[in-house]
Amino acid sequence: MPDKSMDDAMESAVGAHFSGLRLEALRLPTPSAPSSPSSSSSSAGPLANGALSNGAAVHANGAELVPNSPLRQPFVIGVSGGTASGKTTVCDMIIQQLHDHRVVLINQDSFYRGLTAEESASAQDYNFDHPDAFDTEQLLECMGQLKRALPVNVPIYDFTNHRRCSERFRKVNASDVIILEGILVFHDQSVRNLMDMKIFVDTDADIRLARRIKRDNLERGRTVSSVLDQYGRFVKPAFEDFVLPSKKYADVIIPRGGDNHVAVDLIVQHIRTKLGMHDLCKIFPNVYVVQSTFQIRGMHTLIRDRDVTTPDFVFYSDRLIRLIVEHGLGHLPFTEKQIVTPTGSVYMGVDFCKKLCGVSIVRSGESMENALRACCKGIKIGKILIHRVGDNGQQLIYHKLPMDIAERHVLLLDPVLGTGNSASQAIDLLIRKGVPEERIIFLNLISAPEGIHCVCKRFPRLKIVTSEIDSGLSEEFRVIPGLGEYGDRYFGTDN
Ligand SMILES: Nc1ncnc2c1ncn2[C@@H]1O[C@H](COP(=O)(O)OP(=O)(O)O)[C@@H](O)[C@H]1O
Ligand SMILES: Nc1ccn([C@@H]2O[C@H](COP(=O)(O)O)[C@@H](O)[C@H]2O)c(=O)n1
Ligand SMILES: [Mg+2]
Repeated sequence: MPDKSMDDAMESAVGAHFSGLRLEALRLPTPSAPSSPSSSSSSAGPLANGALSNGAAVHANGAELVPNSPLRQPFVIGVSGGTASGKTTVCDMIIQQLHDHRVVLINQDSFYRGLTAEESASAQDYNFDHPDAFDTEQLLECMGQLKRALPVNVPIYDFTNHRRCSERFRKVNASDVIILEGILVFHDQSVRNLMDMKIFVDTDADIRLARRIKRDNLERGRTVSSVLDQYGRFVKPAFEDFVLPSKKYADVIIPRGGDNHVAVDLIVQHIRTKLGMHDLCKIFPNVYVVQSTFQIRGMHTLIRDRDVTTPDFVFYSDRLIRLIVEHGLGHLPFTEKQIVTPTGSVYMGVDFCKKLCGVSIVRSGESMENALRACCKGIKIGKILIHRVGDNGQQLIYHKLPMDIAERHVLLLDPVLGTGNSASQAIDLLIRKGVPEERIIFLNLISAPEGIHCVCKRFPRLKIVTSEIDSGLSEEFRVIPGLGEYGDRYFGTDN
């Protein structure tokens, strides 16, 4: 192909963002799958759909943890322990620390059966610590609804008169995390089976009794003698018969309840990891999904919205891409560096990796260059254009890469990983140019599971950093839910 037509091909592909490359053409073998004319979000080579379902990991209790897909299931935590052990306190601490996620607390107490007038007359003889005191069927129904992402009306229980409020309910909406708390939440197997994680709050019995006397006196309208009487007749025996035997089901036991900040921090960390971990990350350990926060979801909501304006699309894309670039840079090696601060103190720090470059897959990958330049001053950025010729599946690859690319770590840029075909061809080229596979970090905003399978199977040592993994590809190889033609939307050429 003469130079002129190559120039034309590049020119028309990159539009206003053409940056004057010296071109070299490579003729590749015809790919086995059909290809589409534009970016990697819709290019050739679908995987068999079975690949995803074969590989998908399922949680121990059957619940799939797929935080970024519409099939997402909430993470359910059970918190049990004796009365006044600090269950509610520990739950409040967890909720406070998980502020980036929607968390709801369901109290088993809400499902106490209200006493009849007759039972109320001799409430002091009623055993509130026996499993039959709860309407477990109703609790299961309510949890089932929440797990199916449906809102529920939770009863409101009044400890002062042992009744449910007949006309009021607490409306609870679907959430990322559901915490189910109560003295007997580990007693019933069907309730246990709902849980992804079980925590037992283990507090000394004397401390619990002291707290209970104080609390029931102040908050539940009880006299000290009635609390002591109830404790000896019902609370203590039921603790030994039902609560303590259920401790064996716990995954985590927290001594000292809410005083144990280390345990609460570790639990919160674990929940965060589980929430941020797509099943594909368990299968392919080199796939990293940036920790999801409401800010990140908010930015995705904006750029995925078909009605967003181009300036907003560009603004929020740039913000998201910077986060991905920063995350990607975190995977580079560093050297230790000691400096002296203006206070004359020594600071033990690290020095950035200098042998680095970016490579964008033209044209949509060019939209990531600004964010990369903003994070890495003066970084060299190469380009790869994969160009389809005619309808017979033949492709040409043009590239302009730094001369010493084989000695550099490469941040490969393409905002959407669709089928994985364009990405694979670009990675192939980099490897042929001498870049070791493990030195390539592929940065994208959205990945389709099919693309992850395709790239990770072929290049298991390469790293992928993305911000969301979508549901899959449509029959036309478009990422679903996706965000359409990224390059057109970013460069304002989508009319
Ligand atoms: N670490 C703690 N130190 C002092 N008081 C506590 C502590 N944890 C809980 N409490 C108090 O003890 C009482 C029972 O705690 P709570 O968290 O409601 O226990 P539970 O839900 O297990 O019955 C409450 O009045 C609470 O304020
Ligand atoms: N009407 C009621 C209902 C329950 N109790 C006691 O509450 C305890 C469970 O609540 P915690 O917050 O302490 O876990 C349980 O031990 C019941 O004895 C009650 O006194 N009156
Ligand atoms: Mg409580």
